[in-house]
Amino acid sequence: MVFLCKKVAVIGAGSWGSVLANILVMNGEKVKIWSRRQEQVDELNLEHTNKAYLSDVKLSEKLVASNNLEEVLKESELVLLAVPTKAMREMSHKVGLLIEKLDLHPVIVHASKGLELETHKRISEIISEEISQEYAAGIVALSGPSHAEEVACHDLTLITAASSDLQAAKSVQKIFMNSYFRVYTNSDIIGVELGAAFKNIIALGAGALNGLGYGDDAKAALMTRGLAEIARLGIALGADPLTFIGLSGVGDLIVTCTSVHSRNWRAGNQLGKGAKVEDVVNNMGMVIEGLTTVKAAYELAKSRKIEMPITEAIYQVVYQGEEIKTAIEDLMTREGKSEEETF
Ligand SMILES: NC(=O)C1=CN([C@@H]2O[C@H](COP(=O)(O)OP(=O)(O)OC[C@H]3O[C@@H](n4cnc5c(N)ncnc54)[C@H](OP(=O)(O)O)[C@@H]3O)[C@@H](O)[C@H]2O)C=CC1
Ligand SMILES: O=C(CO)COP(=O)(O)O
Repeated sequence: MVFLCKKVAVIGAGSWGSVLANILVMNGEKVKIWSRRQEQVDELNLEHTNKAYLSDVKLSEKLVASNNLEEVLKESELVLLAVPTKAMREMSHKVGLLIEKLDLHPVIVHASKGLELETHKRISEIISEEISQEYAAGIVALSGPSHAEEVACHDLTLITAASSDLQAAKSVQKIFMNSYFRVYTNSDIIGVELGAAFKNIIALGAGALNGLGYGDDAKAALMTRGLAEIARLGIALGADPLTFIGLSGVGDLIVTCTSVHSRNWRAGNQLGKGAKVEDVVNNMGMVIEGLTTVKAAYELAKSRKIEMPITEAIYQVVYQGEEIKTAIEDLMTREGKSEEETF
């Protein structure tokens, strides 16, 4: 089946939602984007900018914004949810009611990276609970090493469209692909979503090491051992081990642990320099997913009896007020281990 999507609804006009919407407009689709703030809707429609999130970016004049969710969803054949994880359940619920009311049958895609704090659920699980079980198998997660700031400048980006429904994944691949944005498909949505969520935790640690003045050896060690524990928990939760050496595994881990665009890395960097968690959150003005996902991952690891020393250390710093230097010392002086036995 050839999927020709014409009308797309993008829910969430933060940095990622607006850049993904812009790609689709540039690829020739009709795209409406929902924002909850009228002043942002006016800015998007009249000035074609989104300065709060993307300071120097000019978006397409063909991108239409509205804060009327029904208006945005009307006749949509593809719905892309790009709100922070904490808003995903509420927005999915609203979208689900309107999909039913408008008798729509869109492909549902999300581009968010986290675990729900209270339930520890993945994004596609939240969406299928709130929209309809009918969609459970067909939800697509769009994920991989990609910063809105670079994609907006048409820097080269490779990403994954993951779904247990290969046709749905292929339709998303087709609609997003262009000369600077290359999309692979992947059937392991569990691994893709977990890799995306957990790398944010390790990026907090990478930023903190930088803030404290540590060098490249420390960064490489953190990323390598971080990947080992991400994979350990991910495999226990049903992921394919190979997914963690793919774009949404090691790929996203590399970019988030090394890029100054990463909000998680920048948050960690400020913590490493001595800032308080509340101040970092208040000053960022954008979502720092790792700060909540670290609690969900810590609790999941405890309940599954999976060893995740780095996640545990970052949890202690963020939620128990532990000094970062103490957390590092504890990690470094743990009992010696075999590398083969702890992959
Ligand atoms: N930025 C990036 O480069 C990438 C981001 N992602 C993921 O995409 C997701 C969205 O991130 P991103 O766009 O960067 O986030 P931003 O912080 O840039 O923007 C968040 C957006 O969500 C809206 N929002 C926040 N809370 C709510 C709520 N309760 N209800 C409805 N809308 C809400 C904000 O609206 P308002 O302005 O009114 O507060 C804003 O439009 C995250 O999970 C992130 O990890 C994935 C890949 C790349
Ligand atoms: O997921 C991302 C890059 O792939 C964005 O990371 P940050 O949320 O840390 O900016």
